[in-house]
Amino acid sequence: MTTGDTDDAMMPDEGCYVGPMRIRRSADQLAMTTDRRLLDASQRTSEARAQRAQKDPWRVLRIQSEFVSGFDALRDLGEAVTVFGSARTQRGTDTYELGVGVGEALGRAGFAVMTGGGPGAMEAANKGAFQAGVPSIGLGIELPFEQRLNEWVDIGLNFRYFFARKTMFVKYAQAFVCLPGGFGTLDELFEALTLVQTTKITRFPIVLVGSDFWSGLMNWIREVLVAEKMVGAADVDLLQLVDTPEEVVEAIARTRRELDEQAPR
Ligand SMILES: CC(C)=CCNc1ncnc2c1ncn2[C@@H]1O[C@H](COP(=O)(O)O)[C@@H](O)[C@H]1O
Repeated sequence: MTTGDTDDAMMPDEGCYVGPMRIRRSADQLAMTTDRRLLDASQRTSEARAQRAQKDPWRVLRIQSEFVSGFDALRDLGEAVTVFGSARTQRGTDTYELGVGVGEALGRAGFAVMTGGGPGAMEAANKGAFQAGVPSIGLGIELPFEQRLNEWVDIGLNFRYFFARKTMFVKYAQAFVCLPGGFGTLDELFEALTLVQTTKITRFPIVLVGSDFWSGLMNWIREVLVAEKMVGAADVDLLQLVDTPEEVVEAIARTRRELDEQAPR
């Protein structure tokens, strides 16, 4: 986005994606994402209600097309692991290097690596996958500020709708790994947990990396959620807490062995 003075106006600007389209130098476009148009429409005036009634049904076609292009792009992907984590993790930090190590270890174990395609921990995991020579996938999302797929993504898809993108993370992965992160990472983590808890997905290890970061949450789950009977004691075992890239791979292998043993013959 430009600041409007002459020099800046002459400079190329990264802009943002609106679905597959790249928009540069247009502040109005940047302020409104497609997701927001769908979810945040005002119902207050009759005019707004009429507009919504007219436009929402047609949005379905666009939503449908996102599923079609996602399924099409990822259909031949082999075994893959989705790695979530903060968009704000800085390069050169221990957490960033941990993310690179996780991507690389997963790659060496034969998994493609799928992330949100953004900066920070997502970039780190994509870099590790790239270094291991396995497919490094980034599923980007249209956001109201500058963003682009990180440079370590080999196969990139950009989504308008969060929910279509989330389906791809689950459908094409055999496990979830969470590096330290904020609301976005927690949302993705708890969505995966809910899907496993409700048996919408069955064979699915979920691994948290970094005990310093995650143990507070684990304690709260045990001391509050289990104690108050909001979740069962066994639900806590859906999560595995580890500290190193090697342990991530071991945790995934262990869960898969256990699930194989439990599977009906
Ligand atoms: C500089 C900046 C904030 C860029 C944001 N650019 C992003 N690009 C792609 N996915 C994202 C982005 N921000 C959040 N996410 C999604 O939310 C998670 C991270 O959110 P958070 O930083 O933990 O809460 C990621 O796993 C990703 O799937």
